[in-house]
This record gives sequence, structure tokens and C-alpha cells, in this order.
Amino acid sequence: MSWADSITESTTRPTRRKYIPRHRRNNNGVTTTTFAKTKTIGYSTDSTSPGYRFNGSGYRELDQSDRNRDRGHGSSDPNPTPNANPFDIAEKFDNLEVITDTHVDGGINFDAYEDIPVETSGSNIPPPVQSFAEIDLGMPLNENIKRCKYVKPTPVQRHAIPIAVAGRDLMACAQTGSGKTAAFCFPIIYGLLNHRFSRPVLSRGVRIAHPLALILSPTRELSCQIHEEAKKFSYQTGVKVVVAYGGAPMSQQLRNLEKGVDILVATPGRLVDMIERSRVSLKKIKYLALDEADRMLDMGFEPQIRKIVEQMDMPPPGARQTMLFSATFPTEIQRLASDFLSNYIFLAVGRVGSSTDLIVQRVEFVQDMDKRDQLMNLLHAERSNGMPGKHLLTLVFVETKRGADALERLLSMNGFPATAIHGDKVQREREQALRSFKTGVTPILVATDVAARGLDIPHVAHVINFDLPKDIDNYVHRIGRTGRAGNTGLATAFFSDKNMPLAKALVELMQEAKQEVPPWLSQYATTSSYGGRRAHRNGISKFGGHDFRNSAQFRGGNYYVSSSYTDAAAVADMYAATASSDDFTHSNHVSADYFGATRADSSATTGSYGNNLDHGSIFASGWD
Ligand SMILES: Nc1ncnc2c1ncn2[C@@H]1O[C@H](COP(=O)(O)OP(=O)(O)OP(=O)(O)O)[C@@H](O)[C@H]1O
Repeated sequence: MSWADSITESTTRPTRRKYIPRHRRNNNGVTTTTFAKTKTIGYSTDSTSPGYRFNGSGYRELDQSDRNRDRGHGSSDPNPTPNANPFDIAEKFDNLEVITDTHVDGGINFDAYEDIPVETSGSNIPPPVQSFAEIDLGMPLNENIKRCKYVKPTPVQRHAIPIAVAGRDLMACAQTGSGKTAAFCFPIIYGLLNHRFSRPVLSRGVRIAHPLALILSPTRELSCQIHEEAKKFSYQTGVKVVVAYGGAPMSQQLRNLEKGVDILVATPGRLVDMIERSRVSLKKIKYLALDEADRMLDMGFEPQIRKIVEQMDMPPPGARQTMLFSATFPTEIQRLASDFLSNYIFLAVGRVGSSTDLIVQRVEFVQDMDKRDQLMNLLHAERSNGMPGKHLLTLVFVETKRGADALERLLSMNGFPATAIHGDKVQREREQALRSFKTGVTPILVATDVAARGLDIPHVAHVINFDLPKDIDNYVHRIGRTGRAGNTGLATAFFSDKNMPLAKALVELMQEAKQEVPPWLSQYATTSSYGGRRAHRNGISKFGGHDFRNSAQFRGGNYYVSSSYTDAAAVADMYAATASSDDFTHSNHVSADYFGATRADSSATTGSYGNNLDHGSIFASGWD
């Protein structure tokens, strides 16, 4: 019997603890207060302010018809608020207690951005910029950048935005939490301001949506997050953003599409469904962005993406602009991805697939049977060493869905309020789990790989790999849920005999991120022949950190490689200026679902290391 099976079902939940956002804490020691709901936070959200739209020679004030387009359209909310302001997040923190803590936000580490190598390759590469003003994205977008309190572009934005604004195809790789979402959203919105907005086409009584831009992401919750971000960035521009994902009623999503859509954010399965029902046409697509692009082109998923990109009515490479983004980009996937691109520029900020120095990585040797005790020890030690009133979030990754439920129960029974998210939970439960975690009601989230990629949850201070993934790239994405946007984070991994195959890749990753590698792990690495997926894919023990076109068979083309280093002082300024703003930059609407993969093998229930894996990868049979 696995430990997961040995845990009793009955659980008494401890009293709910509440998380207090930074902007509602006062700075004088630790106090507890209850706040009434406020309408707006931080800066003017005046819905009567005019807004602007590009009309060919400059920006004009939005008229009523433009504004009507902004009225709640595109929201997954079945009853969207008219003229909803995406920057108004007051409700997110309703009824929270305020626990003040002067030290909670002190973890910003500017030094981590010094000397980060940047590699660009391709022909005629537009130079990077130092500021948003240098790119001149236009008044409406600049206003929204200010509202987000983005003072300076992050390193990936400094390089990627000028490339994309110049109309070039791009394959970009940058570390987790480094601002890739804005790096592809800003150029798309900027480009759309110069186009006529899209109207649905009526055919045999049915309205067919014709989006101008398509952003694909692998999971429902990530699509929702990108949708919320894109709505903020396009606020009062007239650009309309709609989301479509599986697991939610299609009827409401279709109604939103019928009202007009410029940017469609979608998961692939739902999109294919809508195209096949002739409710969406990709004929007018000018911009295509794939977030988590390596996952989208991973084994099992590639055919779906090829179907959307190559076999529907989407314009071919060259006639559309294509941007691929991820923190990891194995060579094989780069090769596949190049089919979708035309004369593209490759950009790597930091080594491809590297983890950020902002995350302190620890690896402990723990046999499977001892993991529960070790987790308890860790959490107890954290609680007793922690500062009073410090309510930071902890994300615990496990391998199986059953293991996630069992661990949630164990933690709750032992006085650690926890919730779990995995592919066997229905949408409402997953949505509730994420909300409860984000708001700090349950500051521990036990998750399978459904939560490994892309999710931008503020205040995740610790990621614990209770079960390590089999793939080093997954490890990079998992630990990347902490240490985001200049904040530091901690990642602890429990390494057991089973994880031998990962040892080599793990040691290389840790060394590259200047982490302390335990001698026993180095020992394992030298005896292990297999270095994890990345080394395996590349056929070399050193991580592939480059444009695959620079390999021997591609050399001699008309592209070149240049390297530069980011201006650490500029980046430090940026984060200093935005240090207190991240409550404005996150989506409140994160709901959970995961593509069919997570349910494909859900009938197996063999415990922590059984078959009920939840990694939505090669076992996938379908998409959301
Ligand atoms: N220029 C900026 N200034 C300040 N904060 C920024 C800036 N750009 C992005 N951010 C913030 O940084 C955080 C991380 O951004 P984002 O989620 O886009 O990262 P990512 O690179 O896509 O991460 P992942 O690889 O995990 O998907 C977000 O909270 C975002 O609002």
C-alpha cells in the first residue's frame, strides 16, 4: 500500500487563514484589521477618460462605437460588467484581514539580472531598446503600460518587442517569470491599432468570427490568465480580446465571439471544435503567438497544432507574423517549430531552459516512505522560523492525482490549510482551489503538472517538489512558479533512488544557476548515464542553449549571432519602481481545467507512483 492510500478519508479542516495583499498592509509592525470593500486601488480608473485609437495619421479619441466594443466583451463571465475595468481588482481582496509585515516584500534581488547573456541570431536583427518610450507603442498602449506600473521593459521585452514590432517572426526563450506575456501581447495590440477592427461575417444565418490575432496556450487556466493580461493591455484601445477553452460551456464563448474579436486567446482543442463548427475562421489571422511553444509542439500535441496552423484557413508563414515563446526550447522542438516560421529571429535571454538565479534551489535525499515526515518537518520549521504574520504561499508538486488528494488531506489534518489541483477535479473545484490558494485562504497548494507552466501567482515563496518530475524542463517550469518578476524564491526537491535518471541534468542546471550542489547528488550524476530529457534530446550532456540553426548542418546561412548583456542598473530601476505594484498585474480570474490528457489515464489509482499521472504530455489523447 502506498502512503497515499494509508491516509484516512476523514479530515477536519482547521480554521481558514487569510492572506493580506501588500498594498493593504501598513508598515508599522504586525497588526490585524478588517477592511471594507473599496472600489478602486492605487490609481485613477476613471471610465470616463476618453481612450484613443490610431486612425492612420495619429490617435483619435474613441467614439461610442469603439467603447461599446469594450463593454465586457470577451470576458468568460457569462454576465460581464458593462465597461468593466480590467485594472479594478478590488473584489479580489474583499473581506480579507490585514496582516502587516514590513519584511514580506524585501526579497528583490537586482544582482540576479547582472550579466545575463542574451543571444540573438538571424538576419537584420532590430536593435534592443532601453525603455518603452523608445519603441513608441502609441498613447493608448503606453497609458496601459503605466497603469500596470511597468516602468521599464524586462530583458526579454527589450529585445523581443522591437523585433516583433518590426514585423519579424520570432522564436524567443527567456526564463520563467521574466515578462514574456507582455513581450508578445504589446506588439500584437500595437499592430492591431493600425488595422481595421474585425467584424464577424454572416454566412447562412451564422456569424463566423474572424480574429486578426490568435494566441494559443496549452492549458485552460493559462489561457484565462493571458486573456486577463491582454484585456488590461488593450483597455480603452478598442481592441477586443476573447477567450475560448474547453471545460466551459461553448455557448457563452460563441456569443462573445459573435460580438467581434480581434485577439482570440484559445486552447487548441476548443479552437479546433469551433473551427469545425464553422464558428471561427482563421483566414484573417495576421498574428499568431504560441505561448509555452515547446509544450504545444511536444509529442502528442504537434498534430493538433499542425492542424490549426497548416490545415485550416490560416495564412501561411510570411503572410502572417508568428511568435513562439517559452522558457525551455529543446533542439528537436526548435526544428519542428521552424516549419511555422519565416526568416525568423532566435532570441535567448539567459541560457535556453536555464532557471533563474532568483530561485534558491535545494535538493534533499529522501526515500519515498519518509517524504511525508520530511514535508511536515519542513513546514513546521518554516512556521517556527518564519516571521509572525508572514503569509507566503507554498506550492507542492506531486506526481499523481491520487497523491495530490492524499497529501492535501494529510496537511489539512496536521494544521496546514491546503487545497489540491489536478486533472480529476471538475472545473469548479479547480477554479475554487486556485482562488483559495491565490487569496491565501489555503496557503498551500498541492498540484500535479497542471499547475507547472505559465501560472503567475503572486507571493508563491516556496515550491516543493515532493515528487520530482522525470523531465528537467518540467522541473524548470515548476520551480519557476516562484522567483518571478525580480522576487526571490525557494525551491526544495525531495530526491529518491527513483530520480537517478534526472541527477545529471539537475546538477548541470543547478551549477549553471550557481546553486550549491550536494556532494551525494554530484556522485549520482557521475554514475548516471542518462542526463534527463534535455541532454537526451540533444545527445550531449551540456544543455543546448542555442539557436538550432547554428548547428553544423545549418551553418553558412545568411543569419548571424550576436551576444549582449543587459543593463543591470536599468532592470534594477524597473523592479524598484514596480516593487509594490504586482497586485495590479495579476489576473483575478484563474480557473482550472487541463486538456484531455489529464483525464486519459485517470482510471488508474495506484497511489503516489502509480499510473494516475497528471502531466498532460505524451499520454495525451486530446486537448481542451
Ligand atoms: N516590464 C515589466 N515591469 C514590471 N513587471 C513586469 C514587467 N513585465 C512583466 N511584469 C510582471 O512580471 C510577472 C511575470 O510575467 P509573465 O507571467 O509574463 O512571465 P513569463 O516569462 O511568461 O513566465 P512563465 O515562463 O512562467 O510563463 C507578471 O506579474 C508581470 O505582470
